[in-house]
Amino acid sequence: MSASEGTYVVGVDSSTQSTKALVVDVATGRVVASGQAKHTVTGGDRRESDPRGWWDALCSALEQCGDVVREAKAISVGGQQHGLVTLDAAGEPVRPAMLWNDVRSAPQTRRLIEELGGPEAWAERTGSVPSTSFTVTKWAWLAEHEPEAAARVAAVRLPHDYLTERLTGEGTTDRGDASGTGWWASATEEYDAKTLEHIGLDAALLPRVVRPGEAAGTVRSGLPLAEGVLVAPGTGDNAAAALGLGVRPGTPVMSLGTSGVVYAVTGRRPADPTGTVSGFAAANDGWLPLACTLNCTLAVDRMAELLGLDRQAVEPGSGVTMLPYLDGERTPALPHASGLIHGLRHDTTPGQLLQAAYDGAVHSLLAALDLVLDEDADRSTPLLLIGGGARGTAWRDTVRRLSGRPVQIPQAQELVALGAAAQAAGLLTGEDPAAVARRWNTADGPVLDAVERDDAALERIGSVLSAATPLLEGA
Ligand SMILES: Nc1ncnc2c1ncn2[C@@H]1O[C@H](COP(=O)(O)OP(=O)(O)O)[C@@H](O)[C@H]1O
Ligand SMILES: O=C(CO)[C@@H](O)[C@H](O)COP(=O)(O)O
Repeated sequence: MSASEGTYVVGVDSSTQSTKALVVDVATGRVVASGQAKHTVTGGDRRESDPRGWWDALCSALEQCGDVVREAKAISVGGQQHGLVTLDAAGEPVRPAMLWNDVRSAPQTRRLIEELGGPEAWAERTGSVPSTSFTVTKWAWLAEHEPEAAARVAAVRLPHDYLTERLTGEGTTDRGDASGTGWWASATEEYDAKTLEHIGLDAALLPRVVRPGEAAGTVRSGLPLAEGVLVAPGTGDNAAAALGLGVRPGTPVMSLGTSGVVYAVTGRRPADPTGTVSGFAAANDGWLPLACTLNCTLAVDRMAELLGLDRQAVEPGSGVTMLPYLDGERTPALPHASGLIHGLRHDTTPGQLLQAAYDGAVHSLLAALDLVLDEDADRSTPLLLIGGGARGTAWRDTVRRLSGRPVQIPQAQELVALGAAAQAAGLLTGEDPAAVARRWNTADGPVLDAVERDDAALERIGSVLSAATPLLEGA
């Protein structure tokens, strides 16, 4: 069923730092209105946000879109993955949500991997070996450290689930985001009863998993959208971006945001026992093998601030190495790590130090790039570079120099929100959302030619990481 121009949908990206909302024309993919509102994330030894702040940011972003938002016929929400949202019987948050980049559950992570069969069993059951990002480890932390709060929990949601439920009044999720919990078995596509029993979480507290192509519900009255508007299942932000790019198997994607991410889509269910690649489900069908780092744009921006430099003021050509693990690190799995500099000399310049921060952040991602691609993937296919960092020349040049691959920069921005919009459009037209995105030509953009890969820098960074790992494990 096609849609005439002037039929609109809303796509939302509720990510770590902010909410972005787009009003998109179903027929053409043209963004006719947009809005953005920042989130508050706690600092120090924790990374938490109040889910009600996400809702307020969503309402603000929708209001910024103007009256056209009330003409929308469907909406979908993409959200930061993994966050533990705990609601009481009245639907109010019991406590702030523990986010994907909160590493306090490191002890629970190690314990759960050991107690439930080891890395191989976890990878075969869920597609992933859990890291501190996974919701299952956060629930275990809550049960151990805040049992009174855990006892008050009447519903457990992911960030995108919480916002979708505020729209519809129903507790739903999707396979894509569910696959990042650690209690959804990708082998059976069901919640895993043994895991839930082991962590003391009643399956009744979990949302219904809505199948791709189905509606999660309709918009309730009294909201910034018209009552009765269709609400799509939504999904995690990376699965939404994959929809937004209409990416096909064999095309690697690197996202440079609060998290650094590399992924591809495949028809083969991933199960990496090393834990480097998380075997997530795609939001339509198939799978989304993905590697994620905790230290990406925020870490590099912090180094630029410390050095008193603009984020683009890099100078190449030095032997200094930086592992910018300011938040601990997930890939490689060093949750207690901190930042490390090696090879600093009198003649090292601030610009060279800043370039070293970019190199260290990109090195972690490129180490996983080949692992997320099928073995028969064409290694000359341009790497799609997205996220806020993709707007920066220093990021673009660093990715080209350390990957040795051509890099394509989609002109479309906010691909998570575009992917959510494509999912909403698919509810109206019956199309696969990835096909909608391809019809919108969302991946179109300039291709930056490959340059000779800087193998010397890659080897230097790898050597420093190997030598420093014992130090970083206990840092
Ligand atoms: N022009 C730019 N050059 C380099 N980095 C940028 C630019 N614009 C935004 N960024 C980076 O993008 C980040 C936000 O990216 P985004 O993908 O929106 O984050 P998230 O989705 O994780 O909230 C900021 O932390 C900032 O460092
Ligand atoms: O944890 C992951 C993926 O496993 C992160 O990608 C989060 O989903 C946060 O995303 P951004 O806020 O960086 O977009």
